[in-house]
Parts: sequence; structure tokens; C-alpha cells
Amino acid sequence: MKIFTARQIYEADKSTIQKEQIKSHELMERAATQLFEWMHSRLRGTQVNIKLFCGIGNNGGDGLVLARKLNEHGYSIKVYVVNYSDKRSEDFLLNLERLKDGKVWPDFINAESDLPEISPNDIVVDAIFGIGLNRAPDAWVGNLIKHINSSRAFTLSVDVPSGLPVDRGPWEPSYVVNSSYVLSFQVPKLVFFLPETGVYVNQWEILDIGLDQDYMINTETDFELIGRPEVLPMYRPRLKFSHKGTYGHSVIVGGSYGKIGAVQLASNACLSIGSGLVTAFIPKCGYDSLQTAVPEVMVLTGSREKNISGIEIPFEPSVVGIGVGIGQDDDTVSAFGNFLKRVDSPMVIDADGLNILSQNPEMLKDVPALSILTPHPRELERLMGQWSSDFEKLEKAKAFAAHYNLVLVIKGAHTITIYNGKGYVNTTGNPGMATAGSGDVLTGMITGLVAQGYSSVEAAIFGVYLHGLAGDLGVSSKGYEALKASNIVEHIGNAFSDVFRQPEMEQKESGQN
Ligand SMILES: NC(=O)C1=CN([C@@H]2O[C@H](COP(=O)(O)OP(=O)(O)OC[C@H]3O[C@@H](n4cnc5c(N)ncnc54)[C@H](O)[C@@H]3O)[C@@H](O)[C@H]2O)[C@@H](O)CC1
Ligand SMILES: Nc1ncnc2c1ncn2[C@@H]1O[C@H](COP(=O)(O)OP(=O)(O)O)[C@@H](O)[C@H]1O
Ligand SMILES: [K+]
Repeated sequence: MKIFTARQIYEADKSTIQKEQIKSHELMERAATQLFEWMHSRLRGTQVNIKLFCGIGNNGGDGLVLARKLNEHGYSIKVYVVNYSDKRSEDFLLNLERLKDGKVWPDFINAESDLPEISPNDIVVDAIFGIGLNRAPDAWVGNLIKHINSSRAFTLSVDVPSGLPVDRGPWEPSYVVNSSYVLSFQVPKLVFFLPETGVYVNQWEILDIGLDQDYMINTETDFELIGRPEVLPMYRPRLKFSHKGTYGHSVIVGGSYGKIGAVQLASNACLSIGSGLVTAFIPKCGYDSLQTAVPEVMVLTGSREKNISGIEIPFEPSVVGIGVGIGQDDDTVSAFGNFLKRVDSPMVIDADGLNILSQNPEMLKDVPALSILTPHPRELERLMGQWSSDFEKLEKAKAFAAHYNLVLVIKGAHTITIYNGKGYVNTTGNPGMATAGSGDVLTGMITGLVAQGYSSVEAAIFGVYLHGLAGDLGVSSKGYEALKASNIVEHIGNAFSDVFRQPEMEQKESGQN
């Protein structure tokens, strides 16, 4: 699913109005009807106090239409107009009159007003700012937002949490509504998925308001949300007359004394995702344990006992995944540098492999084109320097990936794969996966997909998706705290099956942060 910028959403809006020959207030009515139906189908007339905070633009207009409909259906509502500017939008004004026609009289809040009482049992509708926010809210509006946040009432945000700009980080983090639930029009917004701004969104759902499909289909976006519909077409079915050679021979290079488990996890994951053959290249000390732990994996050892000082692979691997548990011994660093010079097919580089590149940036030019680098945020910072916001991080990552012609997998709660100027935002995974070794599993999975003939970018996107899904399935039996990286490996097969499961009903895009 494409992720549009605010500018593109306004264009889609305009295009819809032109094509359908409708007025903008009719589109607002359509959007707010969706909001109403969402609430009504859940509340079914429950007599709870609903407090609607409406700005003076179109987001506020949506809130006023919703208020009118709730009132018509007998809900107990109170409307507050947050009067932050004189420039009221036409559709806001039209709907203010319509609301008054229904005998609902909003309270107008300005800088001098007392803060209205909000009980934890109320439902707050947050329609103060939408995607039109273009500067920091004034201090008094910010204080109102803080007041809403401290009320502990269930807070339903219209389109976006108020105070959260959609194309940059917030000016003042405490002036952003902490939404319990965001009902976002037509398309998800990138900020829902970034670590700095995703924290304002507990759960989100898309409401289809029928924006112009031609525009949506034909407009290129810089980011895409990756769910089941996006990965299904990537799947390469296994062929009846295939054999293990059909699915590639992966080599996992890594490990050092005390960190052989990383290679065990990666090579086990590599097998479980379907690589025909897997060989691990490790220092001598890991031989017995690895052979015992994963008998299906072949093991090659270097000449040293505790770390790798030279990498010799006596056959042509389909792909190499390198770096997990490898350490940064001087001899390992030079072995890694020499190896890079000798290999020219794409590889997967993780963990200390990335740290070695950061310490020795001259090696970057030897990384084969289309290699996949899988840094967590600290490793990414070492690779490309600091950033001041998530948006800057993404721009820097795009430039870095383009400069070296690489695929960059930025790991996190919503892992983002960067390639060729685009970002692919993953939707699977959970905080149970914040556990030792889960990154090693991902390295093995992506390596195993490349071995089977997936392109680098597909292997990264599909591997990240399956990894998160395996983690989600693991959590359903283990719980968040007890989930271990090896449980993720155990669920790789179930993750494949889940991709092909027929959804019980037509899937709506929604998510939980
Ligand atoms: N494009 C769509 O798909 C649709 C959008 N609609 C709604 O329209 C919203 C966008 O409405 P608007 O463009 O009117 O913008 P907003 O309602 O988000 O903001 C209102 C106006 O306030 C001003 N403003 C921005 N930051 C401010 C600040 N810090 N202090 C004071 N004033 C500030 C701006 O001039 C802005 O246009 C969407 O979020 C959505 O809720 C719906 O009505 C219908 C369809
Ligand atoms: N809160 C979270 N939500 C979803 N996925 C997560 C979360 N925390 C970590 N992960 C995933 O777990 C993996 C952790 O990788 P990494 O930090 O390299 O671990 P390690 O070095 O221990 O193997 C990444 O794929 C990341 O996306
Ligand atoms: K809002």
C-alpha cells in the first residue's frame, strides 16, 4: 500500500472533487460518515460522554459533521471549537451552521478559556489539526493537548493525532495528542511507523473515503507499506521436479569464541526459509557445538581456534551471509577486507561485519553491488553518521544506499528497507523480538531467500516480513517476554503458511504500535 505525502493527499482530494463533480463539503460529509459509522457500530448507542475538540480547518470540519451525526442518533456529546485562528475554512463554517441548526451549541476555547473537564470515562474525539498542520501549535493549544493527554480518556484522532505533522518530526513533542486510536483517511501516514512519531499512535485504521483511484494508482510514492498483498506476488513456488541444488547453497560466515550461537541461529534460519544447502564457516572452537545443534548444516572451519583469520570457501556459494558474531579482531578485519575484494555477487552483511565497514570505510567500495546491509539503529549511525530526526535518517539512508548501490535494511519496530530511492515499511513483528539473536535469524532468512533466486530487494522485503510474522506467531504461544530468537526460527514454516491463509473477511489495513 502506497504511503502518500500531505501534498499528494491534497492532490488526490482535488482530483476526486473534479472527477466526481462534487463539492468539497460533500467529500467531508463522506469522510465524517465513515467516522460516524465506525463509532456507531462499536458504541451502539451507549450513553458515554463524547467530547469533540474541533479545530477551525477541515479536520475540525470533519469533527463537526461527526458531532452532528452523533447528536442525530441520540449520543451525549459536547463540542469544543479550538479557536486557534481567524482563518476558518469554508467547510468548517458551513458545518458549524448545520450543527447549530440541530441545536448543538459548541463552546469556543481560546487562549483565555479555562480547560474543560475531561473524565477518564469520557471519549475524546481529537479533530483539532489534521494534515494541514504547518507550524508548532500555540502554547495554549499545546496546553490543551497536554490536558487531553493527561485525562486518560480514550482518545480517537481524526486522520492524524493533532499536533503531529505528517512530513517531518514535531516541533514540540509534548504538544502532540497521544492517540488511543487513529482513523486515518484513505492512506496511512509515514509518521505512524517511525520511532520518534509512531509513539503517538497506539492503534490505527484506514477509512476508505473513495479518493480518486486513478490518481492513487498512477502516483509514485517514496514509501510503501508492506503487508500480505505486497509480499504474496513475490513468493516463488517450489517446483515438483526440483532438487536441493535448485534452491541454492548458502554460506554463513561468522562466529568467534562465545558467539557461535549467532551462526547457529542464522544458519538454522537460512535452512528453514528454504535454502537447498547451508554451510557455516566458523572458527574451530564452534565445530562440535554447531554440528550437534544443527546436523543439517555443513561446517567449515578456519585455521584459528577462537576467531576467523582467513575466509576460504572451496566451492562457489550462491550467496554469503557474513558478520554475525564475527568480532573485530585485527586478523578478522583483514580477512573480511580480503574476502570483499574477492567476491562480486551480492552478499548479506550484518552485525560486526557492518561495524568493520564503519571502522574501515575504504572497504565500502569493495562491497558487491546489490548487497544487503541489515543495521540496527546504532550500527546505522556508525555507518553513515548521526541524524537529527527520523526524516533526516531516511534521507541519509537513501543517499547512502544509492551511492554504494546497496539495499539497506533499517531494523526496528517497523523495519524499513531502502533501495533505489524508495522505502518499504514492514508491518509485522512485535516487541517480543527485542531479544538477543533475533537479528541473526533475520540475516539467515534473507540469505536463504537470495540463495533461492529472490532479487536482493525482494529477499530483504520478504525476509523482513516473514521474520516479523514468525515472531508474531511465536508470541502467540510464548508471550512477549519468553520469546527467544530460536522460537522465531521454529515459526518460519508457519509464517509461510500464514501468508497463504485466506483472510476470514476482506482485510482492512490497520495496525498497532
Ligand atoms: N484530503 C482528504 O482526504 C480529506 C481531508 N479532510 C480533512 O481535512 C484535513 C486537512 O484540513 P486543512 O487543510 O483545513 O488543515 P487542518 O484542519 O489540519 O488545519 C487547519 C489550518 O490551520 C492552519 N494551521 C496549521 N498549523 C497551525 C498552527 N500550528 N496554529 C494555527 N493554525 C495552524 C493551516 O492554515 C491549516 O490549513 C485532513 O486532515 C482531514 O481531516 C476531509 O475533510 C475530507 C477529505
Ligand atoms: N519492538 C520491536 N518490534 C518489532 N520488531 C523488533 C522490535 N525490536 C526488535 N525487533 C526486530 O528484532 C531484530 C533485532 O535485531 P538486532 O538488534 O540486530 O538483534 P541481535 O543483534 O541480538 O541479533 C530486528 O529484525 C528488529 O526489527
Ligand atoms: K486530528
